[in-house]
Amino acid sequence: MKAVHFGAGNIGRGFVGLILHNAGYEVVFADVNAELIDALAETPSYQVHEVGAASKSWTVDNYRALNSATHEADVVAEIASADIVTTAVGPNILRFVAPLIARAINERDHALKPLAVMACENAINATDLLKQEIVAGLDDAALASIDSRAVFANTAVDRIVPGQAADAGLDVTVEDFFEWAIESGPFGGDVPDIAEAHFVDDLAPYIERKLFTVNTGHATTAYFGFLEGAATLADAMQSPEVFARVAAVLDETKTLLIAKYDFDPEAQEAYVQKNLTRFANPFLPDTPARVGRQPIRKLGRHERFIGPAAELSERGVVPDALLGAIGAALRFDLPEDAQSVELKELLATSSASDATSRLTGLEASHPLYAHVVRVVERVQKS
Ligand SMILES: NC(=O)C1=CN([C@@H]2O[C@H](COP(=O)(O)OP(=O)(O)OC[C@H]3O[C@@H](n4cnc5c(N)ncnc54)[C@H](O)[C@@H]3O)[C@@H](O)[C@H]2O)C=CC1
Ligand SMILES: O=P(O)(O)OC[C@H]1O[C@](O)(CO)[C@@H](O)[C@@H]1O
Repeated sequence: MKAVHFGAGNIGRGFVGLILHNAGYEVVFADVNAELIDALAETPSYQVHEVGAASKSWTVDNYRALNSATHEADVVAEIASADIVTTAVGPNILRFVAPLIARAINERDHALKPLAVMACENAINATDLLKQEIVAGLDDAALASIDSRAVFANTAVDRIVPGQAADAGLDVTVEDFFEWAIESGPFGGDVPDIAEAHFVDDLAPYIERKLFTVNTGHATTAYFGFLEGAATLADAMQSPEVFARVAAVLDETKTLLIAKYDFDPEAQEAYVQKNLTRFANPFLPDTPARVGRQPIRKLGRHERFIGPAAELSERGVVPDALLGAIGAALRFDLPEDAQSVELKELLATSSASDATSRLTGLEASHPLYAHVVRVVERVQKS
């Protein structure tokens, strides 16, 4: 069995690559980072160190590595004969990897089982997004027979993998928790053989529970931690003020998730508590800069803050804690983060209502809109 995985970074090596390796796949990593790909190509194995209450190390081998910027044709040929193609490159990068997958589907031998295409990004229905871009690159024959050539399944990936120490080489330190939920419907009963993945009929509750708990809570910790000058997420969680902010935000998203998906309140509360512990993991050297990266993306309409806040306000609830976190996100001022710089410029040069519309995509008539405008105004005056 063979899987091609785009993005040999933190989640690529420390999660998707590991799980596919453990499931018996030969993994072909494809990445545009020449130094990383050369190192992988020259090194027969790397280690994944799980840290937390239960620490353990894994050896990943049986992989190859290709530079997808300089060896496009080779990557296309690998995908054309693979069982699975996955990505962990960031939602904004999917459009750059899609043309290679499209070319591979065009070339794919009809006798092969359909290629399983799964984007593993922090975004709702990222595979649908990837599929749209792939379809644009298909020839007429592939378009006409797409169902026999490829299966597109959305997934929810959950594992905290921080930036790695400069001397770590290819080894990756990760938290000891993980969950990979994949929608089963598109496979029509013939799901890929990935023992540690969890195939579900309806992914929406899983992905929203994950995004609006793990990612909302983690980003809230990052933005308030950043304002307090915390060096790590674990340090931020030691601050009673930051902890209270994060707990309040997760209380709001818990209310929404229970109302929307009829989750058992006790189970959801246990999930919240589990995540508060994960954010405070003292063994993970994770930083507000990494977890808060790309604040404009994170303030998007269906993302971790505006997504749940909009739905709560549509249900008549004013999401005060989420609005507080949105205010903290707007204050994320990090010169090395291009979106942070862009955000600062936008706030300095636009009216509060223009900035709200451009950042959040909310209509002025939406019940959340005026609340966000007030938050933006406060940040602009501060
Ligand atoms: N790190 C984490 O804890 C988690 C990350 N994710 C998601 O996984 C995705 C990747 O995140 P990380 O691994 O943390 O980032 P990362 O920056 O460590 O890895 C991304 C990799 O993609 C590569 N890349 C960029 N453009 C590319 C292209 N055009 N073709 C091929 N490769 C390309 C980069 O060179 C890099 O090696 C993101 O969508 C993130 O939201 C999801 C859950 C947890
Ligand atoms: O990867 P994003 O979407 O920038 O979000 C930041 C972080 O969120 C987490 O998935 C969980 O909080 C991280 O580990 C991840 O990289």
